[in-house]
Amino acid sequence: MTAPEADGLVSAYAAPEESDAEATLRPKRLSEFIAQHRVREQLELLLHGAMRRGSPPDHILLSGSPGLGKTTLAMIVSAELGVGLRLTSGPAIERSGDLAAILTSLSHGDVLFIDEIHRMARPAEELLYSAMEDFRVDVVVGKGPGATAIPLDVEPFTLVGATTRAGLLTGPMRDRFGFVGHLDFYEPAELEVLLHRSARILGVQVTPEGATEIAGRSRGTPRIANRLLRRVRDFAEVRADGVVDATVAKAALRVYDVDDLGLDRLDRAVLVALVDSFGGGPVGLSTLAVAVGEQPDTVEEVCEPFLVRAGLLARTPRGRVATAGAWRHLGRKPPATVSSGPAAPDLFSSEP
Ligand SMILES: Nc1ncnc2c1ncn2[C@@H]1O[C@H](COP(=O)(O)OP(=O)(O)OP(=O)(O)O)[C@@H](O)[C@H]1O
Repeated sequence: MTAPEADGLVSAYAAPEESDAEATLRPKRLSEFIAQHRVREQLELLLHGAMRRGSPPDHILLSGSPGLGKTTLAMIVSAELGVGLRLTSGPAIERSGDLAAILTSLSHGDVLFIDEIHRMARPAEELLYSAMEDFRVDVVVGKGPGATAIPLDVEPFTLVGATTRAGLLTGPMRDRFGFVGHLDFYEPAELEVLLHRSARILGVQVTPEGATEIAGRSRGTPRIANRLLRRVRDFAEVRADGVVDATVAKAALRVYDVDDLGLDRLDRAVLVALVDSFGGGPVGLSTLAVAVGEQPDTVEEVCEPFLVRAGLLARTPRGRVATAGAWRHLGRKPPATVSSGPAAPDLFSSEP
């Protein structure tokens, strides 16, 4: 998925230049896909059932935050079924004709992956309904009273739709998926397993303590864990003996400005501004954004989701407020007016 401002090391969005690095680390089969046991088991049943019957499985909708493995799962679905895969995204399909061209070029059983499916234009979405249901599309030729609809057949296929915002999907669209899977944030222990797997592929030696150090700062997100591993590997090779242990991981992540909770410079700047300049809030988003020299969109879409999930910032009707956890994370004593908040943030539970 593309980011509003994809840059930081701990951004869950993919940077364009890291697609090769990501491809190297992508699991190819369901058995290699780490964690997400419920979705994995359900998918396994769906795929094996379809294979036994010799027909394509129902359409699959995958929801979850960026970087949790939706694209990877779509690729795995096509690999497990042994069929072709076409990749596109909602925003890339500007006209329904673009989608008709893709649909009519699919071979029998192919998987069509549409990322950010909630961002597809309405006419294209309507065309997709009949393709999903009846394997048929009506392509309208001409305009006004002379316009004619030409029906075209589409080979039976499986649509895998991915969305970070399941709530934005229209009812008719959601109803056409026979399987809906939600990907949760990963536990640190699961990310440690993932990091050891990635380290093996990259040929870098990582100690258990080194993996723990990186996993704890990865915001529950495989994409971030793999990215931090690549940066820590650089440090280990240039400034140490190549082995990623806890000391090396800590020193590397200090250089890259990623703190114990996985906050980067901008996240901390937001908290520092809230606490030091605005007495902990409430303060409006635009004022906060000006205080840290960023666009409101960047603060809202890049920083805040994690700060909220980490229990450090609250969005209230009167504005943004620093929680007691935020004061403590910055090493300050929370004022008595701030409720004490959760003892430790629960970073890894995510509800759709
Ligand atoms: N369960 C997993 N096991 C191993 N690696 C994983 C897992 N989930 C994700 N990854 C790795 O994390 C990276 C990001 O995954 P992926 O591109 O599938 O995320 P996504 O949910 O599609 O993100 P976006 O919403 O931004 O498109 C990939 O390199 C992938 O290999």
